[in-house]
Amino acid sequence: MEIVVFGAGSLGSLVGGLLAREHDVTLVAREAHASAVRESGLRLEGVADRPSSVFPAATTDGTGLEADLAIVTVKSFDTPAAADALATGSFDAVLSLQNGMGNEGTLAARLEVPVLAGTATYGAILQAPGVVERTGVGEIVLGPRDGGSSAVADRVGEAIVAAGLETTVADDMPRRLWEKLAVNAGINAVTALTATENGAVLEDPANDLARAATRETARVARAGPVSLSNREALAAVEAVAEATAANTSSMHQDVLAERRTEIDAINGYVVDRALEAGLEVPTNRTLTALIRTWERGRGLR
Ligand SMILES: NC(=O)C1=CN([C@@H]2O[C@H](COP(=O)(O)OP(=O)(O)OC[C@H]3O[C@@H](n4cnc5c(N)ncnc54)[C@H](OP(=O)(O)O)[C@@H]3O)[C@@H](O)[C@H]2O)C=CC1
Ligand SMILES: CC(C)(CO)C(=O)C(=O)O
Repeated sequence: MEIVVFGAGSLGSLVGGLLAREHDVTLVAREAHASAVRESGLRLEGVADRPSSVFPAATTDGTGLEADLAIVTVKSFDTPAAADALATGSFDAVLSLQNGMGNEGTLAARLEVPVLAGTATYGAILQAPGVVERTGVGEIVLGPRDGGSSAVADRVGEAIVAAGLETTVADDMPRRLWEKLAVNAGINAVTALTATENGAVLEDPANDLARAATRETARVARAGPVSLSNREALAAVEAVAEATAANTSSMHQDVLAERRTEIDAINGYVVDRALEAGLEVPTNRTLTALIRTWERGRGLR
């Protein structure tokens, strides 16, 4: 397959590097990273069987590209611009592997090809231009964004499996996206605001806060068509916090690097949907307000 990875930072470079075992991969990346990849290839650290790959690395704004598949790995606030750029190209399918909610809808509103929803539980950090480190082995789950099955999802799943990545093609992506949202709503802002690693949410007082944000998220999910019990959402947060106890969450990393966060697509999304459903979500509202205040104070929004 010809695959474009749009937004090759940490996750996109890792996934692109792994997919290049089997497919023709083009990275759409910022100039410093793209030129390092063009000159010396992409070095994958923490991946013993695939230390480096050399790619075409587009440094344009990603317009006018053609491929079988485009994988979107920009931060959620960059999704509208990514969708506009992808709309000028030609693809058979587009797959989002981003965190947060609303990305697939934004892509589908601007693109005429099937948009697949996806989640990735890999850990990745772009250490330097041309060098990405895998910090956690995970899996990709993907499927039609409204649930059910499709030949396109099966084809994309097979292509990713062929490159050796653990992949599940799922027929319940709406529920899986809400479960991942509950995990991010419970862990990310709490760890970013308290400068702790993910394992901190397993113990009080952070545990109380994380559980409250998670329960609120599950309640909002249930106000829509998704069946996600409090118990299931809490179990998912606990399992991820245990498995990634030593990890710095992506929002904590953003705060450390003084970068804009994905709060709007995580806790902020829960607040917006709760408002529509007439529900109170005080913990998510507070976490959202605190992170947005931090961003505003640094001129990031
Ligand atoms: N890193 C991880 O381990 C995981 C990340 N995720 C999710 O994946 C998504 C990406 O995360 P992550 O990889 O960490 O983020 P990064 O910021 O490292 O990567 C995104 C990259 O896309 C670049 N970009 C944005 N717009 C364009 C454009 N128009 N043209 C070229 N490049 C562009 C950004 O550049 P710039 O910064 O200069 O704008 C950045 O380098 C997020 O939703 C995250 O939550 C999910 C699971 C694991
Ligand atoms: C699963 C988790 C919490 C892992 O750190 C994550 O997705 C993130 O940090 O954004």
